[in-house]
Amino acid sequence: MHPANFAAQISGEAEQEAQAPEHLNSTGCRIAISKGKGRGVFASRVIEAHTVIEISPVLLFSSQEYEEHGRHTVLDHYTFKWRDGRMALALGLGSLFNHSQTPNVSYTLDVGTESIRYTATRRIDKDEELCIFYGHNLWFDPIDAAPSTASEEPDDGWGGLSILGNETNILEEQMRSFKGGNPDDVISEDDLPFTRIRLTSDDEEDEIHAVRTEHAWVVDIPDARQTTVMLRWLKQSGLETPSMAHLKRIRRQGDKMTILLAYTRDCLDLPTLPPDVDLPQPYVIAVPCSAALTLMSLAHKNTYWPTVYAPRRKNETEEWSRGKVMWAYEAMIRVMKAAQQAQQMGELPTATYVPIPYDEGTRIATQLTEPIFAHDTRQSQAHPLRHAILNVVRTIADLRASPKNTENSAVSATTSSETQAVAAPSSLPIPIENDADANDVSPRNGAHYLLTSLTLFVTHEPCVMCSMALLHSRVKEIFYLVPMNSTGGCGGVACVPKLHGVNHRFGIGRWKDGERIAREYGIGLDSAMDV
Ligand SMILES: C[S@@+](CC[C@H](N)C(=O)[O-])C[C@H]1O[C@@H](n2cnc3c(N)ncnc32)[C@H](O)[C@@H]1O
Repeated sequence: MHPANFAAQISGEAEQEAQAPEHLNSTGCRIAISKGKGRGVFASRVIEAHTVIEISPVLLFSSQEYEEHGRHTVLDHYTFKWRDGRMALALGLGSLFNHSQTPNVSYTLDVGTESIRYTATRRIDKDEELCIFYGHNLWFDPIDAAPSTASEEPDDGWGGLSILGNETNILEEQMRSFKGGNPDDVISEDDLPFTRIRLTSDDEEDEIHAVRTEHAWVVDIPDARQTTVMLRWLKQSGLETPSMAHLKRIRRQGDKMTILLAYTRDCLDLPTLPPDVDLPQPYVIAVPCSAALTLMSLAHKNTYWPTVYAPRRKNETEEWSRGKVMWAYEAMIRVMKAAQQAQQMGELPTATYVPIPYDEGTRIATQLTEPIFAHDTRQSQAHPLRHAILNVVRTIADLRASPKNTENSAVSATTSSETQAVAAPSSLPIPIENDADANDVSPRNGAHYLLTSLTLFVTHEPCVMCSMALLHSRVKEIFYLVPMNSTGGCGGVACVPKLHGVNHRFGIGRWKDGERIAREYGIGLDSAMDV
């Protein structure tokens, strides 16, 4: 039968009115006619993102059987290559999912149980059609086709539902479902691929003892006319960092004006002031670590230093755009591949990745122009502390504090072999340098050995030691795939950035369905010790 006639015939539009059969599905799927495509699978109620909606057993045919018989029958529209080269036919609903360029269902092959598992990649409304992505080389004209790019695409090398047996995996499929829309669309919290671990409650903000502070250099300004000069100087001094954005620059107490210069962690020694302004010596005070969320907390925080008031609705968190979600998926895919490479090199398959920041402001502020990888090197370096996280923190510190970068006060896209050796731009994960070389990075500048404002992706939940290291590194946030219930320090046995009294908190996102995704890459829980 000519493929073009196929969908029309089964939809009954051409000759007769076909009826879709009932289906006793408890996950919210029903079979119905999809205009121009024949039968299809539809949502009989709202289906939440990441719901497993169907597990279809498959029938397997040898390639010879298929060549001689199956291929000449209607089965040709339903079969696809299994991983071992045989041809597979999905039973249950599996064969009835139609194709879409923007699918809302992803799927994975389970070779062990000879089945395919279908998962909703986003929230699906009642009566919406559930579609998967078949691949690039379709044997029919999809009715929802975007302008064709088939000629530019490499041949998938598969017949039928080509992509099923190919190198696709859950992460890539999920990422595909986010493609195509406006990158600035805000993605709802439910549809984000990760769950955020809540570190503070807003009520905590209202208690004076809960105000977290850290030390900063300030200087009194005897003459108010010096303020403008000082503010201008401060802007080009390199002392200001994005992590100070919640603090006002000037404090007025009666006639006395004081200006905020820098955190002591960013500027270890007494700051050097402009020579032409006559000022007393700077001194150190405690300032709040974050903006005030409530008026009560604003009053408390202002007793330390004038603080920005940034009220938010309870439980409100930073919004993520579609573009940023894609950025996170890419990072997660890269970190998984890095872990696989580590495994091939005989290391534990745990890896971390710090991408170039998504938003321009942070890119400019951090000047991180190359992504940084690291993997676990406990085996090759015979060292118990060479965890992937410690390695990446060290790599970034070495890179940022190297003489070349301190000249520019930040990481720059230098191509010197010396820097490339530690930066490992976009390539294989590189273990950290040995101690002797790593020590040779003077002059160091405290402002730039940190991971302030950076986001880190990691295959496994960091252990307690690494979580503490992350806290010291001042990283902005981390995302991990595999929870480590018995060793993890970011929600497993403990949640280090949640502890009372710590002077920095970093965000934590636990990837949804992370364990299953990691298993697909062969780097699940069983394969890792602690990260
Ligand atoms: C695996 S079957 C899907 C179920 C099929 N609609 C049925 O009624 O049995 C694949 C066939 O569905 C039709 N089909 C799937 N997605 C389509 C799309 N986006 N546009 C047009 N036809 C489609 C094509 O005829 C294709 O050969």
